[in-house]
Amino acid sequence: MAQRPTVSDGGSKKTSRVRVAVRLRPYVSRQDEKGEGPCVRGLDSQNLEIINWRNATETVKYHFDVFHGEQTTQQDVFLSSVKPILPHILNGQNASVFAYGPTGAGKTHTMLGTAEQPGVIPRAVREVFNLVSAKDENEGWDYSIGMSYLEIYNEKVLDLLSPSSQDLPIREDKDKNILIPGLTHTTLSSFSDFDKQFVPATLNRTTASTKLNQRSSRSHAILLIKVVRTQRAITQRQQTGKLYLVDLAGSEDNRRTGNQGIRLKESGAINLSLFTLSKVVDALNSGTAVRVPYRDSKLTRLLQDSLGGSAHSVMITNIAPENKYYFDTFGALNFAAKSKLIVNKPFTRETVAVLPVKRSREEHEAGGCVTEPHKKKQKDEKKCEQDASSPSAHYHSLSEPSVMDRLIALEKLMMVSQDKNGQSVRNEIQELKEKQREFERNSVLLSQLANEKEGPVFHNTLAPLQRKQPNVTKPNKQQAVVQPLQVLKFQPVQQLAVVKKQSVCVTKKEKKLSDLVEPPDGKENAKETSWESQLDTSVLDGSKQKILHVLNTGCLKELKGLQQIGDKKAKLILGWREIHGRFTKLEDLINVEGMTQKRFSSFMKANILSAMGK
Ligand SMILES: Nc1ncnc2c1ncn2[C@@H]1O[C@H](COP(=O)(O)OP(=O)(O)OP(=O)(O)O)[C@@H](O)[C@H]1O
Repeated sequence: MAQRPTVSDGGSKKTSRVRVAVRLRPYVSRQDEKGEGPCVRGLDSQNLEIINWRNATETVKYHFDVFHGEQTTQQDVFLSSVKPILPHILNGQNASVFAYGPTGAGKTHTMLGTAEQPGVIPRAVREVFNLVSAKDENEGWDYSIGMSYLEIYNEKVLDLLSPSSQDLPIREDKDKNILIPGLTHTTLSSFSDFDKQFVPATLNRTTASTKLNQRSSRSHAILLIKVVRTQRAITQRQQTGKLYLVDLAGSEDNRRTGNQGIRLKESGAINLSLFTLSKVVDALNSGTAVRVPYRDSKLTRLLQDSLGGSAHSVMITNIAPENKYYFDTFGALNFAAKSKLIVNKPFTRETVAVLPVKRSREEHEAGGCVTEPHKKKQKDEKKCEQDASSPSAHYHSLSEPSVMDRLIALEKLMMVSQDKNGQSVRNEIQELKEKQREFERNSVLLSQLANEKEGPVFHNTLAPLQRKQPNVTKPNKQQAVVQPLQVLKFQPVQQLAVVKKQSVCVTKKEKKLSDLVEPPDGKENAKETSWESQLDTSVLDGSKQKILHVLNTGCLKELKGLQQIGDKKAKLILGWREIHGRFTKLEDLINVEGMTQKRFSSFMKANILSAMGK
């Protein structure tokens, strides 16, 4: 992708301490049987005290950024603890709000609330839409809002917007961004659009009844709201701000929850991830820890950015007044007290688009053809389909003279900057220019080949990858979107370079081309070069270019359209791309997890022959 990541205030030393609020819920069960009253009480808007278990005549006092007493409304919590951090995400910075505390203490009530008393999540999303609407058009930015929603259940990352999906991988790119390849990312047009998607997805969350809570969350739920703003200018600056809204599962004491069997297993996973969270906080506070154990649980890996990272973070610690919660409350308050010492370093995440990019990194992360900004959604979605079916169109756009102009403009812009990153920026631009020239050379070659009207050798094989013909077998829905390299009727290898197309689509159930051309004795390597040598070199090169193009720009669906690339492999390719950038050559594919030399050869053969079959 021809984008140059920049950090606009990368040199800034600005820090932001994790803000900690404590919310005490009212009694929901009968007052303690022994009439003991609450074990904890507020002193003022920042201070509270809890009975000292070592000496019941004493109390232990705590000071926090905010204390919300039993009478606090949902609106109060939102206004004082959450609303102030939201404007940051419109400026390309990250923010996170997470609810922590014992089971039954009110985390879900705080984050989700009810229809009558909506919690932080609906209020925050509505506010994000309000902030975007309030932006002045003349500032020259287009805004796009999108969402992803997942839960971590028994150490598995599950997509709540696509409940049938399996455990998703967590990756980190070279800029330390945490990514989840394959996670659904949906563009939102309004708050009611959000509501329509969020409410049913929330019902997918794993909950169950325990002795302490009728409807206890058995997973950590993480809602991600992403705001992308793109400048309407020749060098399009793009800033991406992410808001994480997290409802953690409650810490549990299984002697009191009465958990057994599956509940006990869930509880083990919940407590383990919360224990790791506590270790992370300890390591951050110690200042001397060699390693912060983010990787020890999926939860901490995902929250890495919010604790000791680059987000503006707010932790709402929920506690309960009942005596039976005493030790849970005590533990939660100690955790909250140490969390408030954590310091983050928020910065703006910005990229400068120097080419007419069709799909951003975020869309790849989402694994779909999501487009931004949302105002252009439909148009761009169509474009996404066209891209897949028409690689030559892609090359054409890359070879527009304006692309080089943009590069030069960007270069000039950067030359002005005298910061210490100046040299690396210039190097990067140089690299982009070289890539651009390479694309242009390919473009010329491809358009020459495509224009060869009389050339029986090239005419059919280099036609843009197309949708099915009206008279062929109807492919399933997914095939209709996935254009590249679907198997067509097998042509004998020796004829491929000289025979005019007589393609007929086959369904996925039919044998793949690779199966048909596999040598029966299995000695693939021996025959490897022989099939290639029977093809015209230019045709072969053209096909390889197409495959490389799909590998570098294809979204999840498009990658799965390649021969021998299933869901898992496609995600691994997306993950690899997020971390390493482009595949400079096809052989780089061997570096993707699970891809051996043999598999690579077989992949190449299947895809080249398949493309030619078209
Ligand atoms: N501030 C509040 N005002 C009124 N009711 C509340 C409040 N906080 C929590 N509750 C009620 O207390 C009960 C438990 O709350 P909730 O389910 O939010 O706890 P939780 O911390 O999310 O628990 P778990 O970790 O088990 O999911 C619910 O019936 C909820 O409606």
